[in-house]
Amino acid sequence: MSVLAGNPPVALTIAGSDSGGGAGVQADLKTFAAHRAFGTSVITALTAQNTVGVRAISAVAPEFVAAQLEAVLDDLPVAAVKTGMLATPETVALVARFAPRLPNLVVDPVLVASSGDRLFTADAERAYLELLFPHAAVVTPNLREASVLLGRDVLDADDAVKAAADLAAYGPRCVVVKGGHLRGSAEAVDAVWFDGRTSLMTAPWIDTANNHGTGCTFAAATAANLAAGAELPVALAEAKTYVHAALSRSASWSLGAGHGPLGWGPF
Ligand SMILES: Nc1ncnc2c1ncn2[C@@H]1O[C@H](COP(=O)(O)OP(=O)(O)OP(=O)(O)O)[C@@H](O)[C@H]1O
Ligand SMILES: Cc1ncc(CO)c(N)n1
Repeated sequence: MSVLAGNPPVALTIAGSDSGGGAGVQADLKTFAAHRAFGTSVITALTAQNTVGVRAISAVAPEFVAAQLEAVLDDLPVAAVKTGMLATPETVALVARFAPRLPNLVVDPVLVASSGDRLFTADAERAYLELLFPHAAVVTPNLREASVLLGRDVLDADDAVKAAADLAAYGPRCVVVKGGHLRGSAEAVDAVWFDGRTSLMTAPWIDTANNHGTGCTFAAATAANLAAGAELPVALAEAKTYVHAALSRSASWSLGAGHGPLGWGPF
C-alpha cells in the first residue's frame, strides 16, 4: 500500500458532478473527507441536477477524462478508486485501459438515477460487464442495475442473491447487489457474493425521503475504507454502517422538494 507515514490515504473518484450536491463527485468527496481520506476526482460528466431530478447532462470528452486521470495518477499515491457515473461506453473502455493503475477498484455501475433519469447510454451496458467488471475489487449495482445488466427481473432478496452470483462470473472479486429499493421490509438488505459464497448484509430500515446519493455514498465509503487498508468484507460492512448513520442524521432534514441528501458528518 502506498500510504506514507503521516500522510492521509488518497482515494480517487471517477464520476459525474451533481450540481445539487447530493450524489456523484460531491457525495464521494464529502464521504472521503468524513473517512479522513484525501479525496481526488476525475469528472466524467456534468449534470444539471437537484433533489427532484436531472435536467441536463454534458459528458466530458474521453480524451479529457484521460488527461485528468494522467494528472492525478502521475502525481498522487492513489490507494483506492471508486467509479460512479461514467456516462458513455467510450469512458468505460477508457477507465478499463487505466485499470492496471487503479488499485482497490470499486465499480458502482450507475445507469439510472433514482428519479428515473438515464445516466448512461441506452443498450450499451455490456461495456461494463465485459470491460470493467473483470478489473473490479467489488461491483455494487442496485436492483435495477443488476436487472438491466443481466437482462432479467431482479425484484426481491432471492433474485438479488442469484444476481450477485451470476454477475460474479464476469470476474470481479466481490459483488454487492444493493436492495435499497426493496420496500416492505424492516431491514435494508444487500446480497453479497465473495469467495464463492453469497450472504446477506442488513441494517435497520430508515423511513426517510432523504435518500439521494445512498449508492454513491456506499461505494465511496467502501473505497475510503480500502484506501485505509481494510479487508474487503470489513470495508463493506463499515460502509453499510456509515450509510445507515448518514441516513439517520438527515432523516428529519427538508433540503429541496424531492429526495434530499444524506448527512455525511462529521459525526
Ligand atoms: N432507507 C434506507 N435505510 C437503510 N439503508 C438504506 C436505505 N436506503 C438505502 N439503504 C442502503 O444504502 C445502500 C445503497 O443502496 P441503494 O439501493 O439505495 O443504492 P442506489 O440505488 O445505487 O442509490 P442511489 O439512489 O444513489 O442511486 C445499500 O446498502 C442499501 O441497503
Ligand atoms: C452525477 C450522479 N451520479 C450518480 C447518481 C446516482 O445516484 C446521480 N443521481 N448523479
